[in-house]
Amino acid sequence: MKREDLLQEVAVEQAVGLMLAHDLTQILPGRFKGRLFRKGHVIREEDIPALLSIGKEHIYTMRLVDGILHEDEAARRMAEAVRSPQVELTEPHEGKITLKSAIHGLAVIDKARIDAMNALDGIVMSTIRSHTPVKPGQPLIGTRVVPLIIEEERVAEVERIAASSEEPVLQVKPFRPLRAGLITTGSEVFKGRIQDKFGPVVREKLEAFGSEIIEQRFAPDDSSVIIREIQRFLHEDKAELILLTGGMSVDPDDRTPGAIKAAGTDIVSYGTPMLPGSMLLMGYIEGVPIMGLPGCVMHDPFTSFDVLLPRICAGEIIERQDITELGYGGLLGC
Ligand SMILES: Nc1nc2c(c(=O)[nH]1)N[C@H]1C(S)=C(S)[C@@H](COP(=O)(O)OP(=O)(O)OC[C@H]3O[C@@H](n4cnc5c(N)ncnc54)[C@H](O)[C@@H]3O)O[C@H]1N2
Ligand code: MOO
Repeated sequence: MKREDLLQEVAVEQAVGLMLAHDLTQILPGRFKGRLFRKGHVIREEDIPALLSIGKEHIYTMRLVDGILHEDEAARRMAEAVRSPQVELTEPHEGKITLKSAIHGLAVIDKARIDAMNALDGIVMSTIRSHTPVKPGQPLIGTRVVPLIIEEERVAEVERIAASSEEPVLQVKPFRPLRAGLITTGSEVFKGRIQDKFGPVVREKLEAFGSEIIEQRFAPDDSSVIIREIQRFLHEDKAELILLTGGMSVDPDDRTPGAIKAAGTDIVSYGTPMLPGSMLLMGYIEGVPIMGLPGCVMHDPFTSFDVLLPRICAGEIIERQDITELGYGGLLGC
């Protein structure tokens, strides 16, 4: 069935009493961009000047047949195909449906399946980046088809791609409240030569995801003290996340990475290919995530810590591959 058979072009002056086949958009630069007429609107005599003013001398009326979908229906099926329970759908608007988060959490989107969908002609599946922290109401995906009507088979292919794995294409993982122990190393802080500036920054970053610092303890640049404090947080306080600050680079007094390793940590990576945040250490000790935070976390607003922390709070296990992938696009400053 050809497009011309399904869509009938009618001059607006002859269209009174006929139904619009799609939303009609008006753009007044700097003032308005939006829907002037809704799909399904029955044209009235008084609409004709408005239609002409947005450049519409003809409109489409439509006859739908089996095997062909209107853009609104196509968008609805595509949105349903990728959604999960933590996601809300808007109504179609100019043929587009937006999927929004229903919760505060981490948006996780399967790039491989999104790429496969967008490789199909006429399919638009536009997403935010995976592993972004999101708030309720925040848009995650906008979807539509490019033509006004489309073969149902194309949309069915999107549905098949979505169903090719059990994991949803789009999910929002809620943040779990973690009880974190913070060990601030550095003899200059321990001995009171300077005031600690790390604690408040780390505390604020954790609280943004609903977690808390149960206690901040101070240690000099002495491995045995640092190891002892790690063990105390692990076994006495049952901390669910252990963070260490300072002493992460190359000076002889930088004892933190060695102490984290000697405490029995399985190191995922010492170093991340991201700037700032290149000297960060990620590991697990008896299954508890443990991180060494370099000095830049104290003063740079966005480092590798800000990428990894929300993932940990959302319950993800960080693997070597996750660290490797931080390099491409990871030069943010420094
Ligand atoms: N030759 C190299 N130099 C540096 C490298 C490197 O690879 N080779 N890496 C750089 C990067 S990246 C970072 S980040 C920094 C800092 O690393 P550290 O984690 O070892 O930081 P520190 O040496 O312990 O301290 C740096 C600076 O910050 C002050 N500080 C530390 N903790 C606190 C605190 N709790 N409150 C206030 N101020 C604090 C400390 O006194 C120092 O002045 O290394 C680069 N250099
Ligand atoms: O670790 Mo530094 O942490 O890249 O500025």
